[in-house]
Amino acid sequence: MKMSKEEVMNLVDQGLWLPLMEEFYTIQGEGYYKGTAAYFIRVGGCDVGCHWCDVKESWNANLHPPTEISEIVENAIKYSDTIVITGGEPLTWDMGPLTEALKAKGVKTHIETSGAYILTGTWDWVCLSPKKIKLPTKEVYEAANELKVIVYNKHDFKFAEEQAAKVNNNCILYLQPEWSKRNEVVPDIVNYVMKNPKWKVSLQTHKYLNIP
Ligand SMILES: C[S@@+](CC[C@H](N)C(=O)[O-])C[C@H]1O[C@@H](n2cnc3c(N)ncnc32)[C@H](O)[C@@H]1O
Ligand SMILES: Nc1nc2[nH]cc(C(=O)O)c2c(=O)[nH]1
Ligand code: SF4
Ligand SMILES: [Mg+2]
Repeated sequence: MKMSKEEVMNLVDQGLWLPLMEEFYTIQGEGYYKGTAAYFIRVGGCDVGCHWCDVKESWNANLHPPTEISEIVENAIKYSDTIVITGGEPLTWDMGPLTEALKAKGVKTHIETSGAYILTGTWDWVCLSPKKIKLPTKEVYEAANELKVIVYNKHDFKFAEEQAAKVNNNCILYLQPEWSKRNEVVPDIVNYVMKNPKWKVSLQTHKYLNIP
């Protein structure tokens, strides 16, 4: 029996179905788990609007088919015991049902988030990549395992310090070059990290490896 548009929208609102843009088994390219095999689930929908976003096709949730979470989970666990939920902005949606279903299967749940919305879901690892145009909520600063600030220009070092002051004490601090500006900003990041060794460098290593 085919569901009406309203019925599907209602299930998406509850996090029981999610707009699924793509999913792929790859190597985590960034941050603390870089180099580790993981299955990525890219959920559609984001209204943060970073001008340099490398997945703008994810923004419009209506372009990505609403998919039942049990289907997403059954497929994902075939590939890996580490599942990375990214987007788009995953916290656009209620991540509770998806992560509970993944945890019930005994796999690890990681999130890539701007933290711009209320934190939902059960997470083994939270990567917070804050954005000036829509700052993270308090709960995400407290839950973040790693802070990954994107450096597009020299002002971003000041933003990075402001964000580091807001995360919990155990949070690991990364500076990651914005991809199109990498040649300009990498020397500044290298100098900054040597002067301020509480920070580490994160690169988008999957782009160098030519993998998704
Ligand atoms: C596409 S976002 C999706 C998850 C979430 N919306 C967020 O921003 O964290 C995944 C990661 O890629 C980073 N990112 C996006 N575009 C980038 C770019 N052009 N250069 C470097 N990192 C980028 C984001 O900051 C985030 O850490
Ligand atoms: N290999 C790989 N690693 C990643 N780490 C974060 C990504 C993302 O887009 O969220 C990403 C991605 O798109 N590919
Ligand atoms: S928050 Fe993430 S998905 Fe949204 S525009 Fe920014 S980088 Fe792209
Ligand atoms: Mg990416």
